[in-house]
Amino acid sequence: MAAAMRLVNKKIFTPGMGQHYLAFTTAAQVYSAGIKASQALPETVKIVEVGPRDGLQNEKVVVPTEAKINLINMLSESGLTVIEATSFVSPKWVPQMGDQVEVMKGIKKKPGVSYPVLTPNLRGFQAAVKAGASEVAIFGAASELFSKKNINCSVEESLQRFDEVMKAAKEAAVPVRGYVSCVVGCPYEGKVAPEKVAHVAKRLYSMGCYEISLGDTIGVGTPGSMTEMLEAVSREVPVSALAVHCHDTYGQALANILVALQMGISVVDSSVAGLGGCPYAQGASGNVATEDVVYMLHGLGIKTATCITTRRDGQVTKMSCRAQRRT
Ligand SMILES: CC(C)(COP(=O)([O-])OP(=O)([O-])OC[C@H]1O[C@@H](n2cnc3c(N)ncnc32)[C@H](O)[C@@H]1OP(=O)([O-])[O-])[C@@H](O)C(=O)NCCC(=O)NCCSC(=O)C[C@@](C)(O)CC(=O)[O-]
Repeated sequence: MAAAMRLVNKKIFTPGMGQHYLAFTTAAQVYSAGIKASQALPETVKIVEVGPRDGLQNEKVVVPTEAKINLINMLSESGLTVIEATSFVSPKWVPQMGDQVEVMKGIKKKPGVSYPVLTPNLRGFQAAVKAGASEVAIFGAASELFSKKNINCSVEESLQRFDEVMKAAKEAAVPVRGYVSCVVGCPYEGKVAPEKVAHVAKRLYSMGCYEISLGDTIGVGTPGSMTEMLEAVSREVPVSALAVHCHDTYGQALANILVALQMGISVVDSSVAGLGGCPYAQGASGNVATEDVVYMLHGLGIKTATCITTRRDGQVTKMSCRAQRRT
């Protein structure tokens, strides 16, 4: 049925239109299933724009550095407060991100805007700091095979590498965000158990990551599987430290985000124009489009741009938007 619907959508709508149609249909179904908009919605949501990194990393043609810099500068002017700029990964693995130093040095850093970068290991962290990064993200997975394909090590080995990054980051007072990929499904292993996601999320949080972004890397989640996964993770990590990162392969991203908001999550990753994909997750489509997320949030009366300073263990960790529950 779902496959047939997608075929019909492909024929009738442009891909973007088809996805939005499905997403809004699903969101409506969530409402009619009895989850009301007034239930525990955050008052403010922080958007983490991942377009310049996740959005571009899968592009087949290498995007000129100048175009990346212009994109980031324009995003800065749009009112976004967190823009993931690039990644300090091996250029052999992701050639598109090979100009990370030039990008970091070329962008106009707007006061109040944070420009985190991905760092897979200590080498990446050191290079990122040298290039002027003041916030980084480490990225693990809940699936063994994905971990191996993406960063060439097991989940456990990756956590050991991240531990080194965390120690260096603590010394340099650099806040670290943690990603968990494949939180509902893996391109190599299929369905992923919520307990595995909760385990990796808990480890990253215990290491000192101020926020854990839960990635539906290949966009196979539905409001049902997202709820199950988020329930498991929120037993181990405070909801206030969770973010969702939804790819939109089956047009479910907005509905999945809505479910996350209703569970109290107030940080959403998205990518301008729905750009994106992971070179090591075949079939993954783009992230949910930032403009669509903003449209939905504002439609729900949720603010998107007000940021405050947050602390962990007495240390300022970063500028971010913390949700206040409606009473
Ligand atoms: C992690 C490694 C480096 C391991 O790769 P490896 O081959 O196991 O590492 P190695 O230590 O054996 O090094 C191999 C070569 O890479 C170099 N190297 C080693 N480290 C670095 C570095 N930091 N920066 C630059 N170069 C580096 C190193 O010096 C060496 O160079 P050579 O001697 O062959 O010339 C590699 O697997 C890699 O770069 N993977 C990155 C993959 C990637 O970027 N994937 C996309 C991001 S994740 C994602 O999109 C998911 C997410 C976050 O969006 C959430 C979601 O949707 O789920």
